[in-house]
Amino acid sequence: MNGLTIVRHPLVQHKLRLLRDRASSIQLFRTVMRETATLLCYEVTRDLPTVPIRIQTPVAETEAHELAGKKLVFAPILRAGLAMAEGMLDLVPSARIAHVGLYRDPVSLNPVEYYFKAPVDIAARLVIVVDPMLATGHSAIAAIDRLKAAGVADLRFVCLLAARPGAEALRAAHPDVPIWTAALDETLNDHGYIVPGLGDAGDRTYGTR
Ligand SMILES: O=P(O)(O)OC[C@H]1O[C@H](OP(=O)(O)OP(=O)(O)O)[C@H](O)[C@@H]1O
Ligand SMILES: O=c1cc[nH]c(=O)[nH]1
Ligand SMILES: [Mg+2]
Repeated sequence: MNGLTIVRHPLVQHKLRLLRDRASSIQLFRTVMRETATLLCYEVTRDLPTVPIRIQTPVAETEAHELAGKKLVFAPILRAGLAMAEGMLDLVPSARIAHVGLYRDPVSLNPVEYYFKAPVDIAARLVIVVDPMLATGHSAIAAIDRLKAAGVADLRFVCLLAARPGAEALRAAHPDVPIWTAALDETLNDHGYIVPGLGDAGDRTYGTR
């Protein structure tokens, strides 16, 4: 799919196998979710611009490279996106965080916003929206609508698992926002869950069901 990158790295696929497995404990699920997010962060930041800088090593002066521009923003969609954001912060500890509080109404499958808090200068930054699950795509579309309304123009979306209908909906609604995922599953069930999926990511992370 145009604008969608599937991260096929063997470590990512091995960790996704653990996340999909219903036998994995909450503790394992949480740990592996975080680790997988770190690996996905590596991929989603692969083409960030750098600038040359002269530095002094203990031995000689040399040219090195550092990230250009303002610090990144990670925008986790609550709740399940939080565990992923922690894993991404392991790799980019100076990133800013925009919390996007949304839950999906279980009957209508429409997103309901309950919280939004972002850096004041977010409009000038690259924002990477983070949520493990892209199912119908409604939550991701609403989160990105909200961030664009706050002035953000440079956005990426990263998830663990995307369903084809949700990925297509997100690409149609926001064609300027590229997607990174560890896998693309074909379908959703009657309750809007990804099949085969991994179940409810928030409940499996926080032990709420
Ligand atoms: O693509 P969609 O059909 O909108 O579904 C995906 C959304 O559903 C889940 O969140 P949920 O509403 O379960 O909230 P939670 O993270 O608090 O459990 C998931 O983390 C996404 O945000
Ligand atoms: O399969 C799904 C769909 C939405 N939210 C989840 O946590 N899992
Ligand atoms: Mg949930």
